[in-house]
Amino acid sequence: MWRRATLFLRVLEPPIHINASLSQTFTTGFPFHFQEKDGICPKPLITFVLGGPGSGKGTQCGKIVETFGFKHLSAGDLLRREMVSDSEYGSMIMNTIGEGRIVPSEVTVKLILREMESSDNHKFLIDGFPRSQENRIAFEQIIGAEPHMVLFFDCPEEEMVKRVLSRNQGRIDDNINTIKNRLQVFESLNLPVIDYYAKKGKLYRINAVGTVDEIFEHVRPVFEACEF
Ligand SMILES: Nc1ncnc2c1ncn2[C@@H]1O[C@H](COP(=O)(O)OP(=O)(O)OP(=O)(O)O)[C@@H](O)[C@H]1O
Ligand SMILES: Nc1ccn([C@H]2C[C@H](O)[C@@H](COP(=O)(O)O)O2)c(=O)n1
Ligand SMILES: [Mg+2]
Repeated sequence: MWRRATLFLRVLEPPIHINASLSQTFTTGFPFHFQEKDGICPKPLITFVLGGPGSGKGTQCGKIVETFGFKHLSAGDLLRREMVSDSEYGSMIMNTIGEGRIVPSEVTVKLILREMESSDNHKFLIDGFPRSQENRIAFEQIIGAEPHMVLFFDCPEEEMVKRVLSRNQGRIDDNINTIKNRLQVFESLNLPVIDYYAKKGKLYRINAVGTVDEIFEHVRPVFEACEF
C-alpha cells in the first residue's frame, strides 16, 4: 500500500548517511513513502509550530487537531518516548534534554519521518521543530519536503518561565536552570529559523499572551484561510 510521492516533494540535496540501527526502521533516501488513501496518494501538508519553551505550542496544537483534523507530531514528545525506550540513543537524549540543548538533527528527523510514514493522515503539525537551521536542513534533506506554513507563538520570557514552572508534568527540563539554557538556545538557534521563514513569506506570528481560547481565536483564521 505504499507509493512514492515523487511528484509532490521537493528534492534538495543528496540523502545524508543513515546509521545502521535506524536504517531498519526508516526509509533510506527520499522522498518518504506516503500512505495511500482511497486509491490516491495525497500531497502532505506540513505546518511547523515554533515558539519558546512554554509558549503554548502543544496546547494550541491540541486545539488545531480537534478543529482542523491534523496529525500532531511533537518533536519533544517523540524524543522523550525514544528516551525511555530501549534505544541506543536513550542516555544521549536524556543528557541533552536535561541540559536544555538540541539533540542531533538526524535522530529527531528520523523519528518524525517514522511517524509520517505510518500515518494515514496527510496533514501534519510538527511541533517544536525545526529548532535550528541544522534541524531545518536535515528535514529538507531526509524528508525532501518543506512546510506550507510556519506558526510562531510569540510569548514574553517571563510568561514562558511562569508557565513552564507550573506545568507539573514531571519533565526533566522543567526546572529553572534548564529553562535558562532553553531560552538561550531558543534565542540563538531557533530565532534564525523563524527569521528564515519570515523572509520566505511562510511565517504566521501569533500573539501567545491571553487565555488558551483567546489565542486559538488568532490561530483559527490562519487555518480557515488555507485550502486543505
Ligand atoms: N494561554 C495560556 N495561558 C496560561 N497557561 C497556558 C496557556 N497555554 C498553555 N498554558 C500552560 O502552560 C504550560 C506550557 O504549555 P505547553 O506545554 O503547551 O507549551 P509548549 O510551548 O509546548 O512548551 P515546551 O516547548 O516546553 O514543550 C502548560 O502547563 C499549559 O497548560
Ligand atoms: N527539534 C527538537 C525538539 C526538541 N528537542 C529537545 C530539546 C528540547 O529542549 C526538548 C523538549 O522539547 P519540547 O517538548 O519543549 O518541544 O527536546 C530537540 O533536541 N530538538
Ligand atoms: Mg510542548
